[in-house]
Amino acid sequence: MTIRVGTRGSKLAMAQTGHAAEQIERVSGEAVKLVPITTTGDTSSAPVTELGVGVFVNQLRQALRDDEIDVAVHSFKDLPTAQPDDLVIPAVPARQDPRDCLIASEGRTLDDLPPGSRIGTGSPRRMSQLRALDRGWEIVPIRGNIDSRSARVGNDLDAVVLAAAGLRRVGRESDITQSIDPLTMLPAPAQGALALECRKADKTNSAILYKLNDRYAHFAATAERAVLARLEAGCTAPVAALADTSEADTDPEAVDLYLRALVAAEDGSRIDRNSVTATVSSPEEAFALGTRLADELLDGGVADLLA
Ligand SMILES: NCc1[nH]cc(CCC(=O)O)c1CC(=O)O
Repeated sequence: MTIRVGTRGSKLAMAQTGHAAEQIERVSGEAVKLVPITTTGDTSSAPVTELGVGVFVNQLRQALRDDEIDVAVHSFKDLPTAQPDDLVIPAVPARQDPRDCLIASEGRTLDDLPPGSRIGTGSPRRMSQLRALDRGWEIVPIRGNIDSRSARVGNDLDAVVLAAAGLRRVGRESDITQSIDPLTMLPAPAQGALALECRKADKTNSAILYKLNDRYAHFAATAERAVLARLEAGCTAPVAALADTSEADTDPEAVDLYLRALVAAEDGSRIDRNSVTATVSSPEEAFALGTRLADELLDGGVADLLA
């Protein structure tokens, strides 16, 4: 049996899928083959907010359904919150650094950037948190792959904000001039986590993938994405969530979660924040925690910000 692992053609996707494929090979003892799949998200240069939710995902999922591949490797933060009935995610492997980071010219950090600095990002979540700092920066909408974004630093931009995990996966970690504290910029739900997906009916590969599941990453990403699901917001919404995890001393199977979330006005004029802690022993409990936090945010009136 050869396990066919589908990947988008971008450098980031190839890098993270290659790494996941090695792990699948290790735990399964089977041969693994990478199958490149081109998605609309890769071939179009339109903003993600126009292309719509799930653009990077649908073609990979179709390839699973058409039996062209056995496993799809996704950046978990790019997945819509509704899981299709015919597909499962048996594994969320150990998470990379979930933080956003800055790549700035001359090694600068956010503190060093004067008013008028041009900072590039395509994410409404990042834009609104940058604007909320009220430092007089010009926030410039950008798209494209990691290399083309970071190449603009020192040219038409003073800095860009990107996910640390993506930079590390493509080997550009050394470009980072600041890992931004989540107090300053809270990351996207499930940022830095991968989701390994297969057909639900495929019990063999489900069992293989499950060996790569990391309980901490799984519970954290589940809680964070539950916030998004409850708010009925997509991956481009100005919603951020991050769960810190630690082993619970009561029960070796349980995980202590400290879950923070925020919803921002796109112009940065308002950010509603909330947090909650709990000990959870199952994905269902992690999901319930995220739902509860979202409900508290809704009680505080965040629906105005999501309209
Ligand atoms: N939206 C694109 C995307 N999807 C996943 C990552 C980075 C890797 C990750 O968060 O797992 C990125 C790039 C970025 O946000 O900088």
